[in-house]
Amino acid sequence: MSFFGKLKSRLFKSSSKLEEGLEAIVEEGGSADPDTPDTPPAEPEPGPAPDAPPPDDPVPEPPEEAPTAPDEVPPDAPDEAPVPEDPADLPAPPVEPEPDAPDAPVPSDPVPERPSETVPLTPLEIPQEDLPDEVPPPTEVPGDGTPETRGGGFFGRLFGRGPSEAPVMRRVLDDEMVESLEELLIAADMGVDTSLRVAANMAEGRYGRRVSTREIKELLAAEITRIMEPVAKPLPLYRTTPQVVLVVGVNGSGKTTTIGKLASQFREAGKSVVIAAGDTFRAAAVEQLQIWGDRAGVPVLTAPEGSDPASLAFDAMTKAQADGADLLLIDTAGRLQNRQDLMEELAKIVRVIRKKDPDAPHNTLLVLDATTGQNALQQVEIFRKLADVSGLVMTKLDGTAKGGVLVALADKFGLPIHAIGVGEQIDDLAPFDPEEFAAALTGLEQ
Ligand SMILES: Nc1nc2c(ncn2[C@@H]2O[C@H](COP(=O)(O)OP(=O)(O)OP(=O)(O)O)[C@@H](O)[C@H]2O)c(=O)[nH]1
Repeated sequence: MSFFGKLKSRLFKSSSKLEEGLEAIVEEGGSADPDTPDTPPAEPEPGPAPDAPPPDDPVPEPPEEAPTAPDEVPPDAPDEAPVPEDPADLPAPPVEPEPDAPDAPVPSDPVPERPSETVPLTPLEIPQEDLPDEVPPPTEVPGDGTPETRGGGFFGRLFGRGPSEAPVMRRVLDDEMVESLEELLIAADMGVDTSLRVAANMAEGRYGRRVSTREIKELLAAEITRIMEPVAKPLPLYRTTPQVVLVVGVNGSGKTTTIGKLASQFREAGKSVVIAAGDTFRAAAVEQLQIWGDRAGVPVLTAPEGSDPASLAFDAMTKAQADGADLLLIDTAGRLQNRQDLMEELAKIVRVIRKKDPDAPHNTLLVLDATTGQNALQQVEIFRKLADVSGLVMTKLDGTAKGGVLVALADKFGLPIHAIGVGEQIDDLAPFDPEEFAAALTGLEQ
């Protein structure tokens, strides 16, 4: 299955929540419009629509109390890290030049400045064989005369074929509808500020128009893509070796699993990797890393339980340099219970590895668990104080209705999102693609 297919099916809870909400909003105040095809939304006009409110019409006030997202508790994740399938079966990630540096020299060139290249983790493609040969017939109008709200059928729309004969539901885009959109987006964990801005942008230049569910979904997807595009950046790879990647995040956010996936994928891309199991307080975390390391053929440096993680990091740095490794991935503890201790521990790791390379760590990845919803925003704030966070990895986007938090994170912090995790298997970590994410989140087909 293509990564988009997987993303879409795994983001089911988030997308179905938004999709159903958008449909309900249009149906609530709309009516069937048999004569008008369900066309893609027109570009906003320069001025307001003829019967739109005057330009100084204020954007509707936000709801007094933001509706809170349902308190969803994710199913207990298994304790053991998943064991990847035979790594030989995995697609090798291509090495691409950094988009900003089109003239970056090829790896054999003299050592230039960094960053020089990025490694997208797994290629994201929609193979044609994933698509059916035949277009399913349009859904029939139910016997009670209720108009069908979707045009063209699932794959009809996917292939851009004409709309179905079924009348399309449309609703006049007015203040009330914008307010409903705001509430829906807030409930989808996009955060109050972002939700208000997104809803206002969706409505801009379209007040007074009759819009369909599909148009609204496309407008939302376009807004989400616009917010996410600047932060979608694969992990940069530098020519300096070993490139030291410090991985931080609260306990259980998915650090160990992410390090395992990254190590395997980098190995597949032909990079040599060393892992340091820096969470010396959790024997289970060390064991998990060892399982991933064994499978990926990557050495995992460990230290006795309770020993100093900084000294382990120093040893790992020494080994990585001696081995000529390309990457050193350092796992860290995530105990936020005592922030001062954690801050000192992270600072000491950094101090010690800088004795070996004053520029290390070259990346500090913050791993966030999507199921924590708005809590992820606080975690970014805290970890930015504890460590010099350079980028994010969002795990567990599968099985949560809180995927919208990624939009809030991008909007609020603008930190690069290097990858997303949508499962426990090795290929369930992929570079972040804003368009695919927006389509999956809003329930649009690609
Ligand atoms: N469904 C799902 N589960 C994931 C994903 N990433 C990690 N997990 C699971 O989340 C649980 C915690 O992951 P870990 O990698 O151990 O998290 P950690 O941050 O290292 O946790 P500590 O070792 O306690 O610090 C494990 O059961 C993983 O299999 C993901 O993208 N999707």
